[in-house]
Amino acid sequence: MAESRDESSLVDVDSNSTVGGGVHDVYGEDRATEDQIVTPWSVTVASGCSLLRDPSYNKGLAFTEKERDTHYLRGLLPPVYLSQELQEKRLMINIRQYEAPLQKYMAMMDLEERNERLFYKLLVDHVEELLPIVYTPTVGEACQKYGSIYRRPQGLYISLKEKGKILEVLKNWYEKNIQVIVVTDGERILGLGDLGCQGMGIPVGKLALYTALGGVRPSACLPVTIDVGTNNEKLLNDEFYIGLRQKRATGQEYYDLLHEFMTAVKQNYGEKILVQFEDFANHNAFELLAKYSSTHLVFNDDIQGTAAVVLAGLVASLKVIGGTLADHTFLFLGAGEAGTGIAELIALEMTKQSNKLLEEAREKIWLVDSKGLVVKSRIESLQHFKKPWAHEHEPKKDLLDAVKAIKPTVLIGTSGVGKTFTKEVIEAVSSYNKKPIILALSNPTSQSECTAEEAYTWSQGRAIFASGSPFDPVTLNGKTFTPGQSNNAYIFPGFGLGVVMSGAIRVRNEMMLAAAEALANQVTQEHLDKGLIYPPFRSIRKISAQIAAGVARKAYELGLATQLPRPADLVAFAESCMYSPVYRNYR
Ligand SMILES: O=C([O-])CC(=O)C(=O)O
Ligand SMILES: [Mg+2]
Repeated sequence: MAESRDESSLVDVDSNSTVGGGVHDVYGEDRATEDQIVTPWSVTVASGCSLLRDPSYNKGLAFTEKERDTHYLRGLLPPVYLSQELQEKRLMINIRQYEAPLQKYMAMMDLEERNERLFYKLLVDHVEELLPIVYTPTVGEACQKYGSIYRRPQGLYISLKEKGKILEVLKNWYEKNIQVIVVTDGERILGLGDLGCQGMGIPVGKLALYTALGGVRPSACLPVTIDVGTNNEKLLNDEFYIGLRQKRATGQEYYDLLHEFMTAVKQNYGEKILVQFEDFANHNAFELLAKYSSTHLVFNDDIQGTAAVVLAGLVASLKVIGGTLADHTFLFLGAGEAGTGIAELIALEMTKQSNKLLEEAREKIWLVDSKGLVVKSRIESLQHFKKPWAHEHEPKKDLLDAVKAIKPTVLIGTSGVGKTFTKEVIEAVSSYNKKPIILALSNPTSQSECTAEEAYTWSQGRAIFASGSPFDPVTLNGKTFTPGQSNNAYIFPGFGLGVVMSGAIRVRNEMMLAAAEALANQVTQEHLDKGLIYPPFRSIRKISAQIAAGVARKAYELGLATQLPRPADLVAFAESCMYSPVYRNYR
């Protein structure tokens, strides 16, 4: 089939595949003949019980008298009318009564399943309180226990059993107009390692943020988990594990399944579907990104999203400590996706600011991995993504030795291993820096390289500190320090909105730089005076609109945007595109 189509040929996964789509045949239905399988789907007006059970339309006790008449709800609800505001107040009281974060998580997930708009109303209005529940750190614990707390699928599960049928699986999903997919294979969930199929919590959480923080409609978001097995023995022996009970498929088998998925996605949803790769292991993440970035609208959040948020924080902190990026020396603990991704974006921005060559810019950036400082003499045995960072230097066996030798002004932890910024390490960076920048980015909180309290205490209150997972403010000798949260949650929701609203067909690093610059521009002197290098999440929807506008502007400049003509005021356009969780009135 599709014998003579070009690169955008969408159906070459398997030449025996029985389903296909013509040029404009988004759902493959025109091509379907008698022996081909299609999903019969229909549109009906929800009423009565089915309306109450439909989370996208249910309003609980907020149905008006008129709606109760016209939608056959009489008697199905108690007589009272409760406004959305009162419902919100009641639910926040309930959620605050749970002590364990996981209970709060489950209460939130139940709410999402019952009443989607109310779920998003809570999340939007109480973002700082609820982000640590639906996102890191609690989502990490939820993934670890996902089998035990499992209630409903929440996203699409594509396992090796679905090989050869992935297009049909996509058609099984109940929403048709998908704009954003977040996909994981569960192999490196936060810093928690291989959680197999239970990684589903991550795409679900990320997409909840696309809606709450970035305003992408919930019906346009599709969480996907690819299950090729797990090497996590504990899960394999867990009677409640929800995934395939086998070791991970690798090599050709793995890449074939991923290729079938990527092909089916484009076939089913077209060119403008945004695919966010999330929490893949290093050994697949770089390869998948390189392979699909020329044919699909894709980015890797752990490589590129994290890079943009860190770059934004660094650009903002330069306003406090002075100098340009090129005046600083960067040392990373962790040379995987986040470490090398951030390093590359910093180097790119340096070349933009200072006419340096990329090679020269890279010389200011050093990485430490599990074998010590990444240096030239190790080049033969280094994975390819580390090679650009192997500079001339004598070997150093660990982080402390590397800090003493390199004397970084900026120390960044991206190794996924907790407690690695020890007292000695932080004292060492603080010994020659007036204001060391210390970023402990690994998630969840248990994997953070150090706590906020440790960073402030061991640097005698001089560190500019931010972390991947949130920490409470710390009071030291009567002075209160508020740590920032350097998490890609600042970037991907607004980035996604910008891509979707401009109809961009590819992601370029320049668009990531634009996102980082837009975020950095939202940091005011007032924030910096408080030691914050990011604006508070409280204003995230405004920030996301700015990021979206910056990303869209760049997409138009690069000729990658298809939403034409270009709206004159991109910020206003972004705001007008954003989903609001306020209840709608029904006819
Ligand atoms: O999910 C988060 O909080 C940030 C992230 O991408 C990761 O740690 O893998
Ligand atoms: Mg991630």
